[in-house]
Amino acid sequence: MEVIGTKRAVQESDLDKLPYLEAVVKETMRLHPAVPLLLPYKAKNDVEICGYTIPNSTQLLVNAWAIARDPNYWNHPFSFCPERFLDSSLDFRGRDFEYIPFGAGRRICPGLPLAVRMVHLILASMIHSFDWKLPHGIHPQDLDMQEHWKNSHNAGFLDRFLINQFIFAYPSHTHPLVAILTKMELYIILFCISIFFLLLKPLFHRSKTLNLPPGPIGLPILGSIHSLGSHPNQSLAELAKVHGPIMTLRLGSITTIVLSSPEMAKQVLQTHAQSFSDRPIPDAIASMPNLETSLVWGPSDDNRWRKLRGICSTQLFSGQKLNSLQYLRYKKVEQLIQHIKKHCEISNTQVNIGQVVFATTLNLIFSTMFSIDIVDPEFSRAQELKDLVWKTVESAGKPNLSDYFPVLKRFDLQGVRKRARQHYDGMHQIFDDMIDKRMKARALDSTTRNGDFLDVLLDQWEENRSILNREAIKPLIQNLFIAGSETSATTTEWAMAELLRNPQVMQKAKKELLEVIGLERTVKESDIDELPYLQAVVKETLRLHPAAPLLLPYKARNDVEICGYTIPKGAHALVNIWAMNRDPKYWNQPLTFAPERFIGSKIDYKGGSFEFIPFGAGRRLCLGLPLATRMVHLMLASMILSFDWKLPQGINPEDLDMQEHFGMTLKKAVPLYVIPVMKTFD
Ligand code: HEM
Repeated sequence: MEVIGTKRAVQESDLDKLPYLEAVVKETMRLHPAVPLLLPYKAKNDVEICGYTIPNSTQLLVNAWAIARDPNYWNHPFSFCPERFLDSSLDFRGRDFEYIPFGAGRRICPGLPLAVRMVHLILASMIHSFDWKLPHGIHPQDLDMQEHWKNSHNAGFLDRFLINQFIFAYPSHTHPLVAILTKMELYIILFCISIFFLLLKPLFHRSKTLNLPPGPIGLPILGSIHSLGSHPNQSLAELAKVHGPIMTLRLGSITTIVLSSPEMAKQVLQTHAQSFSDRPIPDAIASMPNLETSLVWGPSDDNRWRKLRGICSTQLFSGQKLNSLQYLRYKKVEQLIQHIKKHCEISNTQVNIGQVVFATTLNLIFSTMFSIDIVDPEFSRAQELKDLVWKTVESAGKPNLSDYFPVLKRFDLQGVRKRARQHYDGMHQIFDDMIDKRMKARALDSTTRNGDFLDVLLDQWEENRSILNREAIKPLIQNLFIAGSETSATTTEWAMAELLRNPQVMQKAKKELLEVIGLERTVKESDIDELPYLQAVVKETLRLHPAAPLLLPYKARNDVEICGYTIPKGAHALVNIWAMNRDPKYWNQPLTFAPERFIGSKIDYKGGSFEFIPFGAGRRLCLGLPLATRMVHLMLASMILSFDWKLPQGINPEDLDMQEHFGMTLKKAVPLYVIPVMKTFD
């Protein structure tokens, strides 16, 4: 505070005037060297050291960690005492061998000057900008200072920094970046980012001159990435309380506008829909073959994209088409119920709802697509397809440096694009097989059709070869699998969790189902219209647990004026529907699960009421909405009607863990395990 004050941000030129901060960093690197054994060396020839012979090719490890805690060289070595570095000439530049956190000699870390600057700058900015406190109930002396050993290096200062900054969607114990990158690579990434940041400075300068919506200042280089935390939907909602319903965040080198009210959402999705109808393409998606024909990511001004979207809404997701294929979905839901019944036979066996429901949605989409039984022994690649869909969903949900710093894209530093490409190729191979088989069958008998989605697409291909061909059909099918499976499964799992947490709601839903359907027959999609309470349960689930809490990102096609602010061309826009759905301005007791609020209300999820848009709105409204709502209602109604459900022993409804996991969809962090009980008949 004495050196910088409160009026401006920390600058690199301040660092020389902050000797205590420098001592803090030095002391941190002494006790917690990022690379505790340095990087291994290998002897080039036999070497004599202290009378011993180290043979050629021996691996040598230098335990910098042990040296830095050795009482022969350090007073009170386990105390964190920055003062020891004040007025001391001891430095980490490789001259003082009792302190070599960056190594020494020929292989000393080449990024040392940059790393030191960055660590100082970031630490100073964080201390300067905020007061920090520990979570409730944790005292400073209780702070867990255990180290975590990974990939031959400890998770040290920089590592933890990177974990917290970039990998906001994963708990540290499953940290994907750590699993992929060595510490040295992390340094190199930071180095690259900084170089590119310098190259990009002129671009930032332009955004400064624009009249952007307000927002947090952010850290040098990283911007506000650190503010996102592990639950960006929640963190952005908190930030919106400070900065307002339209705010700017710099995420790496990307200017991001976050909209957090129905009025602002309308501006982007309706008023300026023309400017906001494209999406930025995440790097994990960029390796998808024939990306330009993708329904989800393709450019909306492309004639082919428009025609494809038209074909899908009128021919695939029309009421008539969906009705004609509903018998296939009944078969799949019946399989789900039979599967759960097997659990009932072994009393008190728990069912992982998310897992069985994910498998069922894939089955439902699969049979709607190919009218083939995914568990058909002939379709031996079912498990392979499930795995590929799952891996793609997972990898698309992982934060990727390249998305924050597009200049890094070409390097694919985390290997995300390469891995994603393998998944896409695997899926396309399966779809190729399906298309080949179907084309052979059609060649043998040109009149008979299965009437499924694949037939519709092949018919379109025959009729209009300029719009659709084999290469465009594959990404389309793949889009539908990826966009439809996890979203629908997650929604059904949340709905079950809410029903179990609110037994009175479960009772009401069950009562309605018994009255309308009874126990003599199974649920049909045509019953849904007669089940207003069940519909309200699904709506309330989508309100509190929207599968896509920030919708899918949009990208400004040109400079756009919104409420007197200028959103620059290329800026990304996120609509935080999670925040809107929990805003007391629009919802009474917003955190309470109360389906009753939708009974007799005109609010619907079809994109007309901007306070409730779990499927988006406007030009890019979810294409699969008609299928999604049929699937979710059908699975949920069938599960409620066929079984009584109870929580595992010792878990009370109100204790059910409802924490979220932010990834490609907003999942339950702790999977829902429940015990199905066969209904008893009086
Ligand atoms: C409960 C289930 C579902 C939810 C909550 C959901 C939600 C969404 C959301 C929020 C969007 C983005 C809208 C926007 O950015 O404005 C979207 C897009 C999309 N969804 Fe869904 N979805 C679900 C199920 C499905 C299903 C079953 C399919 C197809 C089988 C599907 C296909 C698509 C496609 C193709 C898009 C991209 C539309 C475009 O960019 O033009 N979705 N969905």
